[in-house]
Amino acid sequence: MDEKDLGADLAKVLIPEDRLQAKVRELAAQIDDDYAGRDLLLVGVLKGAVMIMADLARELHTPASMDWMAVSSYGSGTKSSGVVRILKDLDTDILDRHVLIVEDIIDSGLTLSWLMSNLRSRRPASLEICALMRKPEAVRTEIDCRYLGFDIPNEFVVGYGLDYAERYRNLPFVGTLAPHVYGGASD
Ligand SMILES: O=P(O)(O)OC[C@H]1O[C@H](OP(=O)(O)OP(=O)(O)O)[C@H](O)[C@@H]1O
Ligand code: HPA
Repeated sequence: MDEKDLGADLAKVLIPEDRLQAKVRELAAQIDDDYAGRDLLLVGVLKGAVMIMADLARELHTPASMDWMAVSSYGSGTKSSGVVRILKDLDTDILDRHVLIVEDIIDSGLTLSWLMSNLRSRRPASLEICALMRKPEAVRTEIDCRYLGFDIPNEFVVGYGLDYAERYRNLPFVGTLAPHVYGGASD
């Protein structure tokens, strides 16, 4: 699916496909430098992180295992419900493992803040975050994101894994929606 197929749904392309892919290569190179010789476990947060996880994992030279967690803090709209629930837990015991959480976006920071304390309590050897995007709200939270792709404006974004009501995840770029699609609310 590309920009022209979206018709009136899309307000603009925020991060085009070539910039996304270049950034993923950059992040993978940093991760390779830092994790050389270590046993790396990538933990993708479903479903939004599917694209970044798949592309990042393929760019890495460091051997890495992959596991997935699904948590829910959003309903079907654009606003965090404030309650985080585990929908799918890890299959892996992360005790003494080097764990890198892979996320698509840090918005309020609620999901990652909760996830960090949940995973930290399982006593991994190390625990870091790689996130493709971060919104300004999250800058005020305590989240220490070691590998960050882009700081973006406080707008609701879709594409490259991110959805609105389960749509638009398979766009190869990140864009913003036209206000009529989601009623114009920005949070
Ligand atoms: O920083 P926060 O405000 O907590 O928001 C970020 C989280 O929200 C989205 O997930 P969502 O709960 O929409 O699930 P999804 O990945 O399945 O779309 C996104 O993928 C992050 O996991
Ligand atoms: O801007 C966003 N877009 C899609 N999903 C999200 N989850 C948190 N923020 C966003």
